[in-house]
Amino acid sequence: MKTLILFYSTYGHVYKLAEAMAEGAREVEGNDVVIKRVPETLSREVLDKTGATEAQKAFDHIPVAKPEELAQYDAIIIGTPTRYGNVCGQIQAFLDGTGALWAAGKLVGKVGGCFVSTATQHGGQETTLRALHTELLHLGMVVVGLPYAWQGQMGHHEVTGGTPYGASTVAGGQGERQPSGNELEGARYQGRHSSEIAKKLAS
Ligand SMILES: Cc1cc2nc3c(=O)[nH]c(=O)nc-3n(C[C@H](O)[C@H](O)[C@H](O)COP(=O)(O)O)c2cc1C
Repeated sequence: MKTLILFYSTYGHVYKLAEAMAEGAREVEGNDVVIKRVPETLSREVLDKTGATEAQKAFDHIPVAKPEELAQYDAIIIGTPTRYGNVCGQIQAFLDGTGALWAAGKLVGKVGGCFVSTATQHGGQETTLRALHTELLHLGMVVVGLPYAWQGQMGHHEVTGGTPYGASTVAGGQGERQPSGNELEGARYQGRHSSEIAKKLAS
């Protein structure tokens, strides 16, 4: 069985969650876990001006996915930074390329899920995740989130991401905050949990 962790990241926060998600997925015996990113759509000029060119060097070794390859996986977990409370354009452009897969029902019955980064605590984590769930459902996927069985989302003694809809991190207004231990643990839990369910569905 195979799990794909697919992400877009400008400054590395979503990438860090993606690596933790993959770590959790690898804990499932017999799971072949692949991390890929979606193509960048911003111009080099914009990337240079915003500091993204430098930041993206940390994960430019990760291969870029093509929409048609999604059919190979049993579980697909997608990471996006929030853009105005919604899915980023890079992930949306990639998903806009899945029409042929949709038409042929190629993703029907596969496990789907998502995770997110926002700058601010209430900047749209849940709206972004729920928006992405809608797309996964249109593709016929079985949506799996981050259940409260992962107790790390129950506490309020520290600023933390982690929602029942998917793992998350709060990056800070200038991207100065990195994913915390708790947030990474949530991502690992989701990666493992989603892959366990995919394994059961595949058997
Ligand atoms: C055009 C744009 C819109 C954004 N909209 C939001 C937003 O609605 N809420 C929020 O908290 N952060 C917002 N952000 C901040 C990003 O979500 C933040 O930079 C990202 O989560 C960092 O993840 P990354 O390091 O993986 O790129 C926005 C950033 C950009 C560039």
